[in-house]
Amino acid sequence: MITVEDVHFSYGGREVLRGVSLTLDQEILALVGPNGSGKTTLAKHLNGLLKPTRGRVLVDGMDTREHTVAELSRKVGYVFQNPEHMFFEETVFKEVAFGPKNLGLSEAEVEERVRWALGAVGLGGFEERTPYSLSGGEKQRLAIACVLAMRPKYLVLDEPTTGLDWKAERSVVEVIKSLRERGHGILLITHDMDLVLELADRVVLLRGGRKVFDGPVEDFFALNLEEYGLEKPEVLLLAERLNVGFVRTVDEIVRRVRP
Ligand SMILES: Nc1ncnc2c1ncn2[C@@H]1O[C@H](COP(=O)(O)OP(=O)(O)OP(=O)(O)O)[C@@H](O)[C@H]1O
Repeated sequence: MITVEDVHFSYGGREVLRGVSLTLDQEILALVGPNGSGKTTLAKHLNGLLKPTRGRVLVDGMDTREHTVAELSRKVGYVFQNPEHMFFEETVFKEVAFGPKNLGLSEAEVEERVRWALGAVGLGGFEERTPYSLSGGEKQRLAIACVLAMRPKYLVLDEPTTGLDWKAERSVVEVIKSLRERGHGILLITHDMDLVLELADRVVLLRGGRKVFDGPVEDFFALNLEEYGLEKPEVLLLAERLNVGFVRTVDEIVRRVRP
C-alpha cells in the first residue's frame, strides 16, 4: 500500500499541497481537480520525484525521503503526460529494454520482459519501429510498456488519454483495465469524467492543494460537481432523469428500464 500522510509541499515559498493524506492499494484511484490544484505535484511524491516539505509518503513501508527515485521506481512506475519527450532510443525494443537493462538483468530476462510488456499493451510486432514513427496512441502505450517492463506494483498515469482519438483511447483504457485485473494499484490523473466513471474504484478530489473529497466513485458523482468546475457524464444525467440509480454505462440503464 502507498500511504500519503499529511503532505505539505512548496515550490519556492508558495505552498501548493496543504496537508494531503490518502492511500493507494490494488485499485484504480482517480485523482481529479481543477487546473493547478496540485494533482501532478502530489503524484510526483509517490515515486520520490518530489519529497514532502512536511508529512511523509510510505511506499509499502518505505519512506520516500530515505530512498532514491531509482529505488522507488521499481515499485512505482510513472507515465508522464506527453510521453513522446521521453523517448531517446532508435527502436521500440531498445526503448522498452532500457529500464530492465539498468536493473542489471540478463539479456534473456530483458528480452522476456520487453516481449511481455509490449504484448500487454498490444504493441507486439512493433519492436523494430522507431518510437518517433508511432501514432499518438501507440506512443502512449509504448510509454506504459516502458514502465511495465520494470514490473512496478503501482502505476501513476498522468492524463493517459488526452489528445487520443476514440480508437487509441479505447486501447489505452483496455490496458488500464487489464493492469487492474493483474493486481496493480493505479493512480489515474484525469479531467475526463467519462473516464472516471468507466474506470475508477475510488476518487480523490483536490482543490487549492487540499483534499476536498475521498470516497467511492458513486459518492463522488453524487456531489454537486459544478461547484468544482467539473461536468457530470451524460450517462449519469440520463440515469437521474430516469430515476434508475447509479450506473456506469448506457447498457445498465437499458437493463434497468426494461428488466
Ligand atoms: N516546477 C514548478 N515550479 C513552481 N511552481 C510550480 C511548478 N510546478 C507546478 N507549480 C505550481 O503548483 C501548482 C500546482 O500545479 P500542478 O501541476 O500540481 O497542478 P495540477 O492539478 O496537476 O494542474 P493541471 O490540471 O493544470 O495539470 C500550480 O499553481 C503550478 O503553477
